[in-house]
Amino acid sequence: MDQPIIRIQNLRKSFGTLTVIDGLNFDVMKGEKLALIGPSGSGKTTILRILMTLEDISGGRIEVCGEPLYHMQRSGAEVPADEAHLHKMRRHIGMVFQHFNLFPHKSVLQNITLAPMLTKGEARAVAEKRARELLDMVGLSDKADYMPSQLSGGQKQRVAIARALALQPQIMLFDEVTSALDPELVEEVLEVMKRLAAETDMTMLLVTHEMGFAHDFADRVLFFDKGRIVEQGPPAQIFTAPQEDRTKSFLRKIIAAGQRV
Ligand SMILES: Nc1ncnc2c1ncn2[C@@H]1O[C@H](COP(=O)(O)OP(=O)(O)OP(=O)(O)O)[C@@H](O)[C@H]1O
Repeated sequence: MDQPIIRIQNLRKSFGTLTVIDGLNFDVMKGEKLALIGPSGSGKTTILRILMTLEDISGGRIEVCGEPLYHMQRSGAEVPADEAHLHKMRRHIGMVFQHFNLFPHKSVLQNITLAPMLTKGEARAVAEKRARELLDMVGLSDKADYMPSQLSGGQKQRVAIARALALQPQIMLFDEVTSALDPELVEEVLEVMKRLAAETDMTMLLVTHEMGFAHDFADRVLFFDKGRIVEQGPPAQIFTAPQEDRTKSFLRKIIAAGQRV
């Protein structure tokens, strides 16, 4: 039987006295496309940041590709593993952020080749060949020599996607990748992601406030509230026949605000 590529068991995360994730359990299977939805502050971004090892955890266990992300201390507390282990584990995962975080003084091509050359010691010719293929995939093959400041927000975000893919991760995390974009630029980014979802067997986790996109993109939707999963299932079930009152009222508000679900 297939093993989960991500396994989250009894995960807890607090910031000081604020508990943000409270005993969370879920598995993600290889190739699965998962959408994490829920009210603001429910802990969705924190989960992605923990998987990316940008946040430590307060308790529980996470496995990525069959290995623990964190090592257990003798005291029983989970702590970040040593840098070498983290470095290895980070290679499994790529992340695209709300604010593109491109290097402003590097060209589009350099933005994409930098990490493979520096962290994997890839030869420039190899890194550039793949970067050009990825630019082609995101529809920006004519922008390789542009600087980020010469691009629109949608183009910047497509470069950010290409950059994350350049390290050939098994898992991609997308954190509200369209919420900083002008509305007319949203669609071009969503199109790239839909294509990626349809054409690759990469495992993808998406945090989004765009319910229509979550509907079209995901195999499974997790609805979060207060750091816990309230309800989960295929999009058709969550969006058209939710079972839990909290899911129903969340979706009612979204629809009242004029969104497609
Ligand atoms: N570094 C931090 N220090 C203190 N509190 C934090 C920190 N990061 C997140 N939080 C708090 O944790 C809670 C969950 O935040 P998170 O960003 O994960 O929620 P979210 O569901 O992604 O929300 P949104 O949909 O608005 O992005 C919020 O109350 C937030 O203020």
